[in-house]
Parts: sequence; structure tokens; C-alpha cells
Amino acid sequence: MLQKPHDTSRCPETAGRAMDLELSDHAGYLRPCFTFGIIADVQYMDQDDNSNYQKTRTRYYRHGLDLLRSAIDEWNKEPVPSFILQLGDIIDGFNAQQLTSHLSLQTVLGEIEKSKAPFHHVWGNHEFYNFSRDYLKTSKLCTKQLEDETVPSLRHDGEDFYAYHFSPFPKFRFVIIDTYDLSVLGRETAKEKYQYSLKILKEKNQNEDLDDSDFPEIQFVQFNGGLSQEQLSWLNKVLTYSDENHEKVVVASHVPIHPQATDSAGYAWNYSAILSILHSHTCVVCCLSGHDHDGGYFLDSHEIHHIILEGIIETPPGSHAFGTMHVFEDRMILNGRGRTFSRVISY
Ligand SMILES: Nc1ncnc2c1ncn2[C@@H]1O[C@H](COP(=O)(O)OP(=O)(O)O)[C@@H](O)[C@H]1O
Repeated sequence: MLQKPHDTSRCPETAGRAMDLELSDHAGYLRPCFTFGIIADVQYMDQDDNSNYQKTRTRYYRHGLDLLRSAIDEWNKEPVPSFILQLGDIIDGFNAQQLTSHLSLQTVLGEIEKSKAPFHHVWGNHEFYNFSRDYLKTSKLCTKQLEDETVPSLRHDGEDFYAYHFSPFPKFRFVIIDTYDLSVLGRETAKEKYQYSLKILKEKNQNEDLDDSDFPEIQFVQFNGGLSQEQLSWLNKVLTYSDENHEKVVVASHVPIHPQATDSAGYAWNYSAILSILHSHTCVVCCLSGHDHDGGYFLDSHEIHHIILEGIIETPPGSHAFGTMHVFEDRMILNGRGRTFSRVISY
């Protein structure tokens, strides 16, 4: 993935490892309203370690399963989190070439079944390297049945994107969005959305290899995607509901939304349209994503915390990369493990 010129603004002094927290500093402060787990980019495959595309990082394909298992073991200890957010790319795209997609999916789902807390799954590019969108909809990676159905006006059953919302605790809402709604991955080539996505991508990216970035809009690569106008309108409706009901909202996606949260080209094609919607509401406190395995953080102009979770796939044996978020009325405290930063997210 093309790296952007180094941008130090994504790591303000308030957000670096220097700010690592001992959760015990806050223990006894208040009992959290609820807690939830986060994990990203497991990219499991039963194959030997190898490097990433740029040959700058090692990818530990097999070991990811052990890390997923040990994260679940930890979450299964009391008090069990209310739910786990799996931020996408649960198995690696190389499975498709080796015809092991279904076997690898079964293997990771076998671990996930041992979780006492329900998983909410987000879909990333590696889901689409392995499976069609139609297959994913019928698979256990589709957790839309966990949607909050108490607000019928927010349903969007007719639309072909994987997005839903749920409220694990009064006054808090989570919105899972589909950052491959506009994408050339996962959709049949004859479908209108595929053709439209390909047109946008080719207009912005003149390279023969559409995974290769092109300046100035480096996010227009095949391994990223964006939100359709229909999904943006739905997101706007959910956030309007949350504003009116004085809720705090966490948005979860695979592809990061804010360019300044990442040093890489890995952010949403139409990030500015998404940010415009988020910024036109008061309810959004935090955006969680995966995709950039180095992780990242940015506090934007509207006090929205953008957190990119470090990827399991590039986490060496002996370390880890997951977090448990403790949610209070006025803040969330991310208790990060291994490479994952601990943070206080005040709102
Ligand atoms: N800079 C690049 N130029 C061309 N292809 C790339 C580049 N970076 C990644 N790719 C290709 O894009 C696909 C997704 O890359 P990968 O690094 O596996 O994505 P992720 O960051 O989601 O793990 C792979 O097929 C990879 O070979």
C-alpha cells in the first residue's frame, strides 16, 4: 500500500504510546455502563509467514488463529463484554488461490463459536477476495440479524449494502457501515453498482493495476471502497434519530474514514462525503476501523476520535493486538493489549 508523506498530525501528543493507561487508574471511578471487545484483520490462513506487498512487514498467517483464540479466552473471563466487534478481513485473500476459503472460514468460526459474547462482523476487502457478496449475506459473517429492530423507520432492507445499527445500552448506538458498497470487489460484473464503481475507480486511477495508487487521490485503489448515496442517506437517518434521542454513536467500518488517521492510502474513496454526514450531527463520538495494520489515531475538528485497530496479521508471536472498551457516560477507556494502544476517549 502506498504510504502518504509522513503526517505527524495523526499522532498528537495526547494520543501516543506515552498515553498508555493503566485501567486501574480508573478502577473504582464508576462501573462502566457496558464493555465491548475489538479485534481486526486476523487474515487467517494455514500457510507459512510471508511479507506484505511492500516487503516491509511480516504477516503471520497461521499464528493469527492462536491470537484470535487467546483474545476470546480473555473476553470469556468475567465480566464478559456485551459484544465483540470484528472489524473485517477475518481470513486472508490467498485462501481463494489455494481453494481453502471455506475451510479457513470454518476454522475461524469454530473459534468464534466458543465466545460467550456475540460477535458483530464487519466486511473487509479480504472477505470479498474469498466470497461473493451474495454468499456472505447467507454466511455466519452476516450478523445483521442483531440489528435493533425497534425503530422500523431505520430499516433499509431493499438496499444492497451490509450496514445496520444496534443499541447495547440505553443512549448508546453502534452503526456498522459498508465501506465496500461502492467497490469492484464482491459484486457481479453485470450489476449496475459494479459498473458505476469501476467507472469512478478508473476515472481517478490511471494505473493498469488498480491496486496501485495514483496521486493526488491515492485512496482510489481496488482494495478500498466507499459508500453509495443510498447508504449515506441511511446513515444520515440513523444519526438524525440518535441526535434526537441524545444518543452517543460509535461508527464501525473496515476501511478508515479519516485520511489523517492513517499514513497509508487505505481510507475510504468518498471519505469527505462520509465526514460531512458525521459532522452534521452531534451524536458521533468515535469511528473504529481496521485495514491499516499499523493502527492509527486522529481526533478530528468535530471532536470525533478515529481509531484504527492494529492488525492481528502483522502481530508477531509474543505480542498481541486487541482491545476491550469500557464505556462510561462521559468517556470510553480502551484497554489495549500488546500492540494496541490504550486510550481515553472523552466526549
Ligand atoms: N502498492 C500496491 N500496488 C499494487 N498492488 C498492491 C499494492 N498494495 C497492495 N496491493 C495488492 O492489493 C491487494 C490487497 O493488499 P493487502 O496488503 O493484502 O491488503 P490489506 O491491507 O487489506 O491486507 C493484494 O492483492 C496486494 O497484492
